[in-house]
Amino acid sequence: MVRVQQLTKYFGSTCALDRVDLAVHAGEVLAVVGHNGSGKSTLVKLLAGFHTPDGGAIDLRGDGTEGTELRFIHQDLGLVGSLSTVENLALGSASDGPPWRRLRKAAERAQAIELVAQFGVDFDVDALVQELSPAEQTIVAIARALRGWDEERDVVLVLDEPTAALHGSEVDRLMAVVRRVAERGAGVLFISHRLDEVLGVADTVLALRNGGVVGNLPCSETDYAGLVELVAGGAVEELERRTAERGDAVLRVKALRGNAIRDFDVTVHAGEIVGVAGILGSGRDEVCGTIFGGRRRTHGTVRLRDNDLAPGDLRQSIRRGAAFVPGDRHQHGAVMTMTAAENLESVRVPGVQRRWQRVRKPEEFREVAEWFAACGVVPAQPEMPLSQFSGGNQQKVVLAKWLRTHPDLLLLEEPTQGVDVGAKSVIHQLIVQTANQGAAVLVASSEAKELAQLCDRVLILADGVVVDEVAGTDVTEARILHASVPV
Ligand SMILES: Nc1ncnc2c1ncn2[C@@H]1O[C@H](COP(=O)(O)OP(=O)(O)OP(=O)(O)O)[C@@H](O)[C@H]1O
Repeated sequence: MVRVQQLTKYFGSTCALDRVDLAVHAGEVLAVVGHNGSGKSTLVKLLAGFHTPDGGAIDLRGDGTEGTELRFIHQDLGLVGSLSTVENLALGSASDGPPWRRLRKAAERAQAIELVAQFGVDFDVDALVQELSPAEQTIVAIARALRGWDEERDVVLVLDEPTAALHGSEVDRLMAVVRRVAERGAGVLFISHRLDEVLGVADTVLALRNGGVVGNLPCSETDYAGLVELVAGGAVEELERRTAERGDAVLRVKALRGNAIRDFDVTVHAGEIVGVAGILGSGRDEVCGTIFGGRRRTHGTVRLRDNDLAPGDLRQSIRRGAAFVPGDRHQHGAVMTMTAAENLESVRVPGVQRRWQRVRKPEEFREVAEWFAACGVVPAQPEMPLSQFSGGNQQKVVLAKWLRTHPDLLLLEEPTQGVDVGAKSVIHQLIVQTANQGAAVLVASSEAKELAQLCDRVLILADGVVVDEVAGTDVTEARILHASVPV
């Protein structure tokens, strides 16, 4: 359906895509994997026509008479949260329906139910999209992308990391939808860093490294270790289970209440890493921001060592030794139009940065370069705008910004989102190192595997309260997943 030949793209002197060949066939799910900055998003943007290639060709003739249509689901799904599924699906096609408003509305509703039902899922099509789970939102986006598609037409669905923030059970649900789309005869090109999910859903895997193809093979001919090797260029070090001594209590949270949090208590000690798990809407994504002060706190106390943190006072939280990596780097984690170095230095580190500095001193350049190296940010160009880094590398800059403050309290939300398997292990090491140096770490993640690797104990949230806690040898992926999913 799609044949890409010798596709090449340069940004200045950076070769983002280097003579890439690939083909997507009807009924096939092709997964594209690769390290951060390997060229995956550039490939998608070339297919979408957002960038023009510097070489090579994209052939969309397919087998049909009209050629292949490409339909895209980007990471930002592009849905209107304040409208319902019916309204989102009807956007842009209003003129197709009957002329009378009421009849048209009924037709649109019936069409939405049919569109969603064909994916074997069932949810309220009248609910506002912002109230749906992320998996359901992604399904709405897929339904919209495939609107008007019949099996006569050649269609390839392109998904750029659709599962980045999904919990285990939601990933399974979405993967079933992706398979169903392929079974109905569409081609699917699917980008993901979650290698186990790639093996579960894809027929073929294409691996990129530094813009070039380093592997193109059926999934049946590889396994998890093989994919890690292709992405990271070697085996990835297992994180050693920590045996750090637990120190004094650093963070004491009592009766915390916020938007989705109804009642949350936690004490985190120096050297301890505590996880927060739960499905979406459980309050998992709000705990860290509410403690830090970036989210509304309506009740409760937060004490960091001997000081209270006032609600909403971010400067005070930072001054008293708290650091917060938010889940949404575009909105809250970074300023994309600033350079990577400016982002890194946007939280002042006493003794390293002067308050009103304009020109960096040589030692300050060195310090920035050291953090780039420690977190594996590529390209090593601190003066490049952050928007020009790949997603995973942007995430590393946001983490580095906070790690360099040597915080007493490190609050992390989805710390390794969009980060490749090799870099993830480096970041996990850095988090453990920060705890070993005496910080208290609270980490909220949708990935049970990540929590199992990092945490000494994990709190399970449901409906804004802690409903379970796993500790010691019980901190395993299976146990966390089991405890998180409501029965
Ligand atoms: N607009 C741009 N200007 C300059 N360089 C860019 C631009 N967009 C991408 N690049 C560079 O192209 C290379 C490939 O980036 P791309 O976003 O395609 O990587 P990726 O494989 O999608 O990475 P990730 O897994 O982190 O999302 C990177 O070195 C990146 O910095």
